Amino acid sequence: MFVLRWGVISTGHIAAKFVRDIVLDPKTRNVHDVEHAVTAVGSRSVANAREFIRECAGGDPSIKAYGSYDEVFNDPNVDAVYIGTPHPLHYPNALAAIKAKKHVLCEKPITISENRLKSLIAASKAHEVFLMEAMWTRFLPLSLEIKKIVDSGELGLPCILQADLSWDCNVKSLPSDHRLISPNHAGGPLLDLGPYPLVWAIMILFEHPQNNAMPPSSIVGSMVKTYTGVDNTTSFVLNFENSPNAFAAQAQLSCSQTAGTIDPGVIVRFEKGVMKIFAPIYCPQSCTIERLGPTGEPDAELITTTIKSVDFEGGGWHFQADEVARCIRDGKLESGLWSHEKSLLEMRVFDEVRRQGGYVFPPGLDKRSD
Ligand SMILES: NC(=O)C1=CN([C@@H]2O[C@H](COP(=O)(O)OP(=O)(O)OC[C@H]3O[C@@H](n4cnc5c(N)ncnc54)[C@H](OP(=O)(O)O)[C@@H]3O)[C@@H](O)[C@H]2O)C=CC1
Ligand SMILES: O=C1OC[C@@H](O)[C@H](O)[C@H]1O
Repeated sequence: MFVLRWGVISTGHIAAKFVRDIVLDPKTRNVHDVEHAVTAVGSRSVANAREFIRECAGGDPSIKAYGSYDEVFNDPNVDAVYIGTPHPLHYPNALAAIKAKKHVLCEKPITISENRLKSLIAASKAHEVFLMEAMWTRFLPLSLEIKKIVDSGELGLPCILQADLSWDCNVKSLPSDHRLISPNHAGGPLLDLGPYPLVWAIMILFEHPQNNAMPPSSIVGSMVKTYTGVDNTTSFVLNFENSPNAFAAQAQLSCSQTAGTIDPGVIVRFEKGVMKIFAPIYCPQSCTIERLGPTGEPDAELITTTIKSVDFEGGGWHFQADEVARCIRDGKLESGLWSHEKSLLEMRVFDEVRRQGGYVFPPGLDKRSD
C-alpha cells in the first residue's frame, strides 16, 4: 500500500472539502492501492490551522499545525502539497513548494496566465517533482465512464458541445475585495467557473482519439463586466476545424456569476445521438444518451439511456488525490489524465478570451513571485 503524506496550505472553503475527502477510507470508493495521510496544515494563522485540523480531520494530534506556508514546505514528513489559496497566489505558492522539492496539487485555475504556467512547469521538471492542477471533474467515475462511451465511437463523432456553469453570487452584496469580484484576486467567472465548461470540451473534443491532440484552430470570447472591472458573464467558442488529422467540431461555452446555471449543463450533439450531462457539471450525478431507434431514420423514436454516478463517500475531491498518489508512486512528473498540456491549453484559452474581452489584470498581478 502506497501512502502519500500531504501538507495542506490554506484553511478556506475548498481546502476543507479536500481534506474531509482525503481522510476518508479509500475503500469506501473502491480504491485499494493508495492511501492518504495529512501530516501538516499551514495557515497565515496557527490558530486557524489548529481549528481546521479539529474540524476537518477530527483533531488528529499527529497533524502539525503551522502559522506559515513555508513551514509546510520545509516539513520532511510532507511529500506533496495541496494549494487552496486564491488564484494569483497559486503561482508563488506552488513555486515555493516545488523549490522545497515537494510534489504539488494546485487548485484551479493553476495559474492566471499561460506564461506563469510555463515557468511553473519548467520549475517542476528542473526539481523533478510532480505538478498537477486540481481539475477534479476529470477524475470522477462518471466522467471516466462518459469518456469511454465518447471514445468508443458508438455515437459517431461529436459535432457541437455546449456547456455552462453559472450561479448568482449576488455580486452587489460582496465586498469589492472578495476573491470572486476583485481584480486583485483575478476575480470573475472566467477563471473561477470557466475551467468546468472547458474541462468537458477538452475531455470530449480535444482528447478525442480522432482529434489527434489538435488544439482549437480559433478561440472567440466575449465578456460583460461587473462594476469592479472583472467579467460578470462570459461566452467563449472553441473551433476544432476539419483537417486531414482531425474532425470538425465546435465548443460553445459560458459562465456567469450573475444568474443560475442551465440544466443539462453540458449537451453534446454527436453524429448518431445526443448526450446530456446534468448540473452541477463539476460533479454531475447523471447523464442521458438519446440515440435514434433501430431504423436510424431522423424521425425514428429516440431510445434514451441513463447513466448514474456510482455511490461513494465524500464529495468527489479525493479521486484526483488518488491519481496524484498513483503518479508519485510510479515516479511520474505529470498525470496523463490531466496533463501539463491540458492545463496549458486552458490557460491559453483564458488569456485569449480575456484579451478579446478587454479584461486586463492589475499591473504586476501575473508577475507576483512573493
Ligand atoms: N475545486 C473546487 O471545487 C473549488 C476550487 N476552488 C478554488 O480554490 C481557490 C480558493 O477558493 P476558496 O476556497 O473558495 O477561497 P477561500 O477564500 O474560502 O479560501 C482561501 C484561503 O486562502 C488563504 N489565503 C492566503 N492569502 C490570502 C489572501 N490574500 N486572501 C484570502 N485568502 C488568502 C486563506 O487561508 P489561511 O488564512 O489559512 O492562510 C483562505 O482561507 C480558488 O483558486 C478557487 O478557484 C474554490 C472552490 C471550489
Ligand atoms: O471550483 C468552483 O466550483 C464551484 C463554485 O462554487 C466555486 O466558486 C468554484 O471556485
